[in-house]
Amino acid sequence: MPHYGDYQNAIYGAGLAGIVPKVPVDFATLAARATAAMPASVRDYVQGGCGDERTQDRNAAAFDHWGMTPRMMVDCTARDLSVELFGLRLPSPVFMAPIGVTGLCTPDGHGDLAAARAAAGTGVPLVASTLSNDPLETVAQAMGDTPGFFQLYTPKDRDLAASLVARAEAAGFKGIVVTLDTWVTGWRPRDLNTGNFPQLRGHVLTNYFSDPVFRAALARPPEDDPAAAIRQWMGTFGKVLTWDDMPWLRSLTKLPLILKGICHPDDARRAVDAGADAIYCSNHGGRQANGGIAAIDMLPGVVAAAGATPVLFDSGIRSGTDVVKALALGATAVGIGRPYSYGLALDGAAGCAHVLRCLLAEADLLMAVNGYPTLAAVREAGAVRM
Ligand SMILES: Cc1cc2nc3c(=O)[nH]c(=O)nc-3n(C[C@H](O)[C@H](O)[C@H](O)COP(=O)(O)O)c2cc1C
Ligand SMILES: O=C(O)C(=O)c1ccccc1
Repeated sequence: MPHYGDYQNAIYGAGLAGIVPKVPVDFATLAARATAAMPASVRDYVQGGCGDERTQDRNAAAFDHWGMTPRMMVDCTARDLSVELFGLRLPSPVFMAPIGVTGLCTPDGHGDLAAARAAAGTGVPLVASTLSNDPLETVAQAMGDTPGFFQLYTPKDRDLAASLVARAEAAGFKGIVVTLDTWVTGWRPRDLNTGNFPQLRGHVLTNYFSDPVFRAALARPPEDDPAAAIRQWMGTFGKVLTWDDMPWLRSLTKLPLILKGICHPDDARRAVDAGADAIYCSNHGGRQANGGIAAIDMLPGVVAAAGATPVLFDSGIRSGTDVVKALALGATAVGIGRPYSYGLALDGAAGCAHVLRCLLAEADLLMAVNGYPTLAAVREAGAVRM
């Protein structure tokens, strides 16, 4: 059985022929190279976060105070990183978190399709954002046999919400991720200092502009009057959701419903009681609220409260080691955010796939060295706060 760790051998093998990776294998070098290559407006939007970005920085730094203990004399020659989620057998516990400006991360403006192709090539699911440069139907198609999930920014117009979810279902997405933490945009100094908000310039609104319900409410089609279409988007983006909306959200789809942005154990319990199929513990990478606890430090409480309900996690994952730590702390699956957008920026679908393969290789080799042959063993071993 091939292992994700074999990617390391492939890199060393290529090195014998004088070929080195086009995209760096570590986050620090990757981020430096990618942010230098991106247009300033995209770089600031992707790299930036809320306020002075201390929560964002803490998300990544907090992994340092969680440590794992190796176990010896365990046969780890075969490792199994596969995981079952909603009846799907995924080859690894890693997925791509929704990133609304993925489209802009490649110079051709089709970064969403590039990410979808990376999903197809690696088997790593993509959670496709509502904010996309290509319609969700095309993105779904580009994912091939790899399952995808659709992230919903719930519009104020309930018919539009229903239409987006119905389209996602028809396109073959395997679950709906409802993001709870972004009905309004957090305070983002990098973008404010340059007066730049990509959506207001008409970027990544294709899922709205292509939607029959959205179009029916316009006097003229978006192609003829983009300014009016953008105004309509501003008007409908960001419904304030409360627990009272759960029956309505549930009624929109038979697909698994995943609530993204849950950090408090009481909210996790409430979500389970209200019929959520999974909890998605995340603080949006520190982009929405500053002054918060690092997301990884909130994960154990959420996992305990969720009981048997799966918990997805993102915010601050920068390496395969971080992936294993999140799994050790109880995550069922782990979302990669900014790192894959940097891979896209440097080498499109290939760069994105490379970033994912590096994360998986590092995770797999860590499991091999630490004596954890399965994800169950990882979870059993746990991680301690240092
Ligand atoms: C540029 C950018 C755009 C994002 N857009 C969305 C989005 O459209 N929907 C969503 O639910 N989360 C969005 N997120 C949040 C990510 O899904 C994820 O929670 C976050 O990136 C995790 O933090 P990390 O990238 O620092 O690991 C976005 C994040 C970034 C960096
Ligand atoms: O940039 C983001 O993180 C994001 O998800 C978003 C999307 C729309 C409006 C504001 C923020």
